[in-house]
Amino acid sequence: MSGPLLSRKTFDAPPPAPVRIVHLGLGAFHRAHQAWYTQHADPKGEWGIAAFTGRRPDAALTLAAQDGLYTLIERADSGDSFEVITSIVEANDGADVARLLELVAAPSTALVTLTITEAAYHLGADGELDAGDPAVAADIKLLAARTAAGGPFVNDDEMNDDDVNDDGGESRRWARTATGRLVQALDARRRSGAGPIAIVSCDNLAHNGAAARTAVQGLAAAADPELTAWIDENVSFVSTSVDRITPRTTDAELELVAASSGLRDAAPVVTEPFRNWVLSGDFPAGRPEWERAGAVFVDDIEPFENRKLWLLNGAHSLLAYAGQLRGHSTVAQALADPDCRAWMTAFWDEAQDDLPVAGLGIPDYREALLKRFSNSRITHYLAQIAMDGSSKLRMRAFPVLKAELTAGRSGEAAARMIGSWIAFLRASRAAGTAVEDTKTAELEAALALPAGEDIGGLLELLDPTLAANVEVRNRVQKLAERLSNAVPGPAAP
Ligand SMILES: NC(=O)c1ccc[n+]([C@@H]2O[C@H](COP(=O)([O-])OP(=O)(O)OC[C@H]3O[C@@H](n4cnc5c(N)ncnc54)[C@H](O)[C@@H]3O)[C@@H](O)[C@H]2O)c1
Ligand SMILES: O=P(O)(O)OC[C@@H](O)[C@@H](O)[C@H](O)[C@H](O)CO
Repeated sequence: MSGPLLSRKTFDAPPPAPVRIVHLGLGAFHRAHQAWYTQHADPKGEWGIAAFTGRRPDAALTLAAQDGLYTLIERADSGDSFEVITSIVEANDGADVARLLELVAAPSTALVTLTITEAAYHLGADGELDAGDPAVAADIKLLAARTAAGGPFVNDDEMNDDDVNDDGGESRRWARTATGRLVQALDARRRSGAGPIAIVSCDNLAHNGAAARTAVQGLAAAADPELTAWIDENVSFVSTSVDRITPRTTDAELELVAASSGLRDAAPVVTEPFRNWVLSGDFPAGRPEWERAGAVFVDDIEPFENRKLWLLNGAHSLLAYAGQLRGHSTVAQALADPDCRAWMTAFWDEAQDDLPVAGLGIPDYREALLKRFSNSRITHYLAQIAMDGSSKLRMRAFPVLKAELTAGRSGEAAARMIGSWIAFLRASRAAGTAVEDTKTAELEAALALPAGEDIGGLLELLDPTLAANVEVRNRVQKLAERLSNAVPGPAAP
């Protein structure tokens, strides 16, 4: 690649908008979705985004060198179109918690958006904060110790101290989890008197607003009862259903952008033309007019969430496990396999019976999904979708299985999704391939149980009630065995 680096100067971009949105989880999806919506809803440049990475500084360093600018490649079946996105005005390393606190404590900041992945909420099978998770336990200890010391857990001197993170010892002052850092930031806002704020979860979780509230309040309770009361009164947890298929960027896209614009861009994002954003909740400090860009605000979000999480994400997870077991590596390849497609259709039929009939346009939605999944120019690796199955299947398979059982039906297609996950885990273990999941240790312990018992152990991790149901266990076992002969497909690059 040659040519000057993309920046506000080389692109001749408008001056950066003032920061009014703070974002946690500077991944590809945020850049394809919320940053796009904000750019298209804000003609006067009033809503700048300050985004923080989650676990590594890399994306922040790359984007900061480009003043936050990057190219969004919209990839249709018929070709690509390119747009430079300028709504991110600050790209920060997530470890720079001092900057996070400073921004969230500012009265000009109106909302915090999140794309930190499902697993980062650290919720257990009962939907409550998983206090036994080592990262959560460490943050609870840290927050409690600060309260016990009798003072604010962040004071002004510390705010100006460069020694931010993370010697792993008792001197640590910043939380490690994204939600723990958010709790510290909300405490800074409370102390600054900056007033109410909205937290907007954009992760693929059912009731994601309530999930964010549970995660934040669970940690805040360890910090200070006054803080939990302040959060109750001043923080609005907005629920959203977010949709835009955005796979990981590859090196080929870097070359493509350089060839099209003459500018070097080390952080392009590829996405599909389709996009959808449904939101429900209050914005006490204001928000961009995202509806200008097509976002929809509703009172009851649950049917929209379930339509998307079951039909799109559920189908994705089924294809991810069953497809890899049958040797496929992308969504489009798996969909072209008649068996995978039949299993997906059966799952859609089941899920559809458990969704409201009115107002959701399910037949059109399914039709559109088939087209989106078959877009073979979007290389969406099944291995990427397969990650963190222990969190994702709770939202994608179990609610449908439960609804089917309640209706007196077998839930065979949803059980097949769980069976394919288990067959995939077993095959990965047999092949010595690491499974990418935040609960790897627990999964490995369950998989090490004698054949047959492992099913109970794995189901227990996801949903203890269903794990106790012998009929469900037997069904899942049978379906897993049918898929067990294959080996996992190639990993995503
Ligand atoms: N990619 C999509 O098509 C898509 C569509 C809808 C919703 N989403 C939601 O967005 C999330 C992120 O997707 P992406 O494509 O941007 O992924 P990505 O891998 O590009 O980025 C993930 C971001 O989350 C951070 N992160 C990961 N684990 C974390 C943890 N345990 N704690 C804190 N931060 C953590 C990473 O550092 C990174 O900033 C998904 O998990 C999903 O919930 C994605
Ligand atoms: O992003 P994840 O890891 O929650 O799930 C993988 C895919 O199912 C997901 O990214 C979809 O492509 C997306 O939700 C479409 O809007």
